[in-house]
Amino acid sequence: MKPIDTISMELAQQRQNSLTKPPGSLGQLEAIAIQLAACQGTSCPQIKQPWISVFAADHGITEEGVSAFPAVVTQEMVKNFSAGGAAITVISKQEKAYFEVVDVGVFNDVSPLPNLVSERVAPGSFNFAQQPAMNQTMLAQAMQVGKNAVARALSKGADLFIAGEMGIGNTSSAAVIISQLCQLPLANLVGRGTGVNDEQLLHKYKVLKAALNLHQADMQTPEDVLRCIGGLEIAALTGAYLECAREGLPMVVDGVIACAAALLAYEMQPAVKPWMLFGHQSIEPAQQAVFKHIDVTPILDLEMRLGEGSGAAMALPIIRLACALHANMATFEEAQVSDAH
Ligand SMILES: O=C(O)c1ccc[n+]([C@@H]2O[C@H](COP(=O)([O-])O)[C@@H](O)[C@H]2O)c1
Ligand SMILES: Cc1cc2nc[nH]c2cc1C
Repeated sequence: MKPIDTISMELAQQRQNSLTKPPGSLGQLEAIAIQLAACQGTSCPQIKQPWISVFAADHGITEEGVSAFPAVVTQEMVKNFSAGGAAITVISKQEKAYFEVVDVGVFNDVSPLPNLVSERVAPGSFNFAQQPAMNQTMLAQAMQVGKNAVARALSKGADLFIAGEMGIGNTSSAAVIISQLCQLPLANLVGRGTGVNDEQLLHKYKVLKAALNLHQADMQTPEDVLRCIGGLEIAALTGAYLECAREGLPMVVDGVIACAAALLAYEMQPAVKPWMLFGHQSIEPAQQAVFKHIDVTPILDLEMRLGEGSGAAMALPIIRLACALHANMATFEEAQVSDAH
């Protein structure tokens, strides 16, 4: 992992303290500017070109009836991303971010389509209620798909990376991964995902609890957890996050599924943390366990639960404003404002 620049970080902290405001009064906006200064190796960071890759894959666990929506929605939404009709594509146009959707393994191949990168590892992951979600080869290939996206982002000059995901059933994987890695009871972490009712939620919990028990003995390392519980897009996100930190590209993490991948990357390489911003707090309960475990604060809380990278992308204007304030506010000296006693 690339080390952050602690000198730029210190200079940015000093600059924040010299600006015409009581120190700390811009709250988390100050922390965002200081963190990006440390990542970019400059006392005045800037986001000129954000990049968004949405990783899509299907999940064998959908056979168990754990989602409110049918699995076919994953591939239908891939077409919608390609056509520009999804929430994340609207945000990315508005924010002038590069956008691509990456097929890591939806059930049916929908390529070729505009803005679609086809890097299919398998037609979906296996049903982890019955067997490991992936074998070693699938795991390695799916993580490489994420790394490839970071390479494309860097080749286009991107300075901020957002990974989104699309996969009906993936809140099931996220809840189990987070339960296992945080060593917290699954019962408090299973959420409604796309919107299951009370009865379906209880069924989802029972299926996932049995699956957790099935794989428990085989999950010794974070790699084991990822292979056993999946899915392909979560592996791609994990690979992308590790690669961002290796290359020194700051990233904004999205909702509960992205946070499961961020947690996996953190457990594999804790030095990824200073490269990560957390865009928003989702409704899904498991995400807060990740924030607590890694000890981070999300930027926004808009009660979103969409995924696609949408909550991370919504934080872009705030991140850009944090940089603009940092760069353009006057200092006490410049504005001849009296400093604290
Ligand atoms: O990002 C989140 O926190 C989030 C919360 C709930 C649902 N989602 C999205 O909804 C899908 C998974 O929901 P489910 O119910 O099918 O497991 C998947 O495509 C995610 O992008 C995403
Ligand atoms: C329509 C729809 C859009 C989504 N985007 C991310 N997850 C989703 C799930 C559904 C059901």
